[in-house]
Amino acid sequence: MERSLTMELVRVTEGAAQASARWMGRGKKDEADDAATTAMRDIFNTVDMQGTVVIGEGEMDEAPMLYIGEKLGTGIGPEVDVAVDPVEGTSILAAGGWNALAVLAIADKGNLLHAPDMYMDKIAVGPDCVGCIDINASVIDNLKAVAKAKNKDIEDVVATILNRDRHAHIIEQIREAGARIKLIDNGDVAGAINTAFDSTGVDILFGAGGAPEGVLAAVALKCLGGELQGKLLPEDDAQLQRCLSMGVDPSKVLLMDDLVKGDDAIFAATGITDGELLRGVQFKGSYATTHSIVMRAKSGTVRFIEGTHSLKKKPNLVIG
Ligand SMILES: O=P(O)(O)OC[C@H]1O[C@](O)(COP(=O)(O)O)[C@@H](O)[C@@H]1O
Repeated sequence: MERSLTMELVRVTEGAAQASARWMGRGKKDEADDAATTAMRDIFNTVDMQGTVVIGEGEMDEAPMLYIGEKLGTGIGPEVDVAVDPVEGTSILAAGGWNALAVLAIADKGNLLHAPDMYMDKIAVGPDCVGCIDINASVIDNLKAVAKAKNKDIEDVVATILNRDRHAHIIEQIREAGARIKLIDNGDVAGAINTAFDSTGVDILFGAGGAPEGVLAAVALKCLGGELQGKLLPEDDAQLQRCLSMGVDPSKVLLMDDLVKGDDAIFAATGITDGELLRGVQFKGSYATTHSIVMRAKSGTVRFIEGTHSLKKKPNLVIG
């Protein structure tokens, strides 16, 4: 893939973020998601690539746009798998909370896991702790390993986890180990990415969230040199059959190369609402500001991009 694609892809997440940020705190998840999805798709279709959505808004009969299998791009350029989450954290955005993101990832065709819409158990860390975590090990052993890798006491380690009843036992074990916790209401893509940045104060992510979000986070961590391990968690026979038809044994630990093969992958995200890493969209009357991250696994380049967008010249914020 051409490196110039990275900048093109930031336009896509910037547009989705600006469109959906208008709905911040207005209690309307669907409207916010529609706005982001429409903008994302419109801008994607100006990018020179031959993309196929492998992680999107749903199957073709469930989603009018960005459905799995939809072709994206101008039809000229590299053949790529596309994973999108136009609003990662729809409830966050509807409530004006912390860490709603417009997110996408692309990789060479065939290289992204076509993760089914079910839960995935996850454990994620940044570059300092690569090779020391094990999703099959106990919570305390993983915390100890992170403490050792980061040369600090277990009491200094901060774990982040979605605040869900299904995680009560993990939360209990983290507390028993003496580590600190940052409970998040939603948004485990941001939670996973945050483990790779010291400034966020987060060392490790535990717990089950969406499998598609797991693949997006894995691409981000691949670019950042971090690690995510996942295990699909089918909840019924239909979901189990889905895993098997994809050739994934749910007891298998999905490692980085299972989630995203190779290193020709790009990840981009723009803050919709404020978060530890990215500021949200601000509207200033005649212009809007955006804050994005874009990274390329092949080169390991990580860019933070601040955008100022004229709302006079581009009132519909789409192309340009
Ligand atoms: O809310 P659940 O069912 O626990 O699912 C967790 C998943 O939902 C999210 O918190 C937000 O997802 P949405 O954007 O679909 O609302 C994800 O970050 C996470 O992976």
